[in-house]
Amino acid sequence: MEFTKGHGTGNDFVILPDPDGALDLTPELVAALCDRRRGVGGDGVLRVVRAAKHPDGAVLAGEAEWFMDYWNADGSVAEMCGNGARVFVRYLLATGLAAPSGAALPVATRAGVVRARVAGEAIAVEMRRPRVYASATATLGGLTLPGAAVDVGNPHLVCALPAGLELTSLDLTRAPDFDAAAFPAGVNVEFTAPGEPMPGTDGHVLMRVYERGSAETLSCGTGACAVAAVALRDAGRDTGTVTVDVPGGRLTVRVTDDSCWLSGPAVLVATGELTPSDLLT
Ligand SMILES: N[C@@H](CCC[C@H](N)C(=O)O)C(=O)O
Repeated sequence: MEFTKGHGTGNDFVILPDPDGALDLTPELVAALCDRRRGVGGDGVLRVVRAAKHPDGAVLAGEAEWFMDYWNADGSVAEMCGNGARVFVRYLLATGLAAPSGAALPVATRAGVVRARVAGEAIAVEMRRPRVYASATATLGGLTLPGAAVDVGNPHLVCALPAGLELTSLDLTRAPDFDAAAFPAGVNVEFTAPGEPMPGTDGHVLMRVYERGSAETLSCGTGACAVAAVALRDAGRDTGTVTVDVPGGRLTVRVTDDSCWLSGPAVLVATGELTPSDLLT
């Protein structure tokens, strides 16, 4: 099995080329691949498969040639991964599976088709506009925080820390608790604090995240979009640009009337071969 390792602001992925959908990818194999001691290591797996060759992508095959089959590190599948989509596009371009062009490159996902553009060193992906739709709480240790539920194609809960509490003081080695009735399929939880005002943007937010299916990660693209949407709402705005600093770097989110652009670095770091049975023994 060939693989490539890549990341976007430290949110890292094992990329598996499987154009014809021939791989027998199981939750066990995904978890073994993502194991940081016994496997390649990653927050998730991106299978690169022709949309027409994947049951979840076939309906979108008329709009996009490639389907991002995204799996979390624990072997669960998710609807969408913003950093994953940016790294996926970097891989398509680097391997010649897609040609660079002035036009946006469509990629099919379980949350619909997203469109990507190369922007200098960065890759920007256009996703659906985040929908801030309810209030909810998360509890971490003895701390219960009010937050906002946000749909970015996948579920998010954005909680601002009270003044005086540092993001670095949070213990994210354990999963936050949340109301399972509000999030029956689980939720990605973002914790935020205000950043220094930045000229040229409409907001600057610091964020840490505990991802559904992957524990704490250094970055979450859809999480950054959720955080940006809440920051804009709190500033009384519908649209705007927000800088989101995560432990792994910096993401820029531009929320428009009908979509959301996520931009930041997307890097491929290694390519290799492995034998799945070696990982599963
Ligand atoms: N890190 C991703 C989100 C990956 C999926 C998430 N863990 C979920 O289960 O919804 C991103 O960059 O958006």
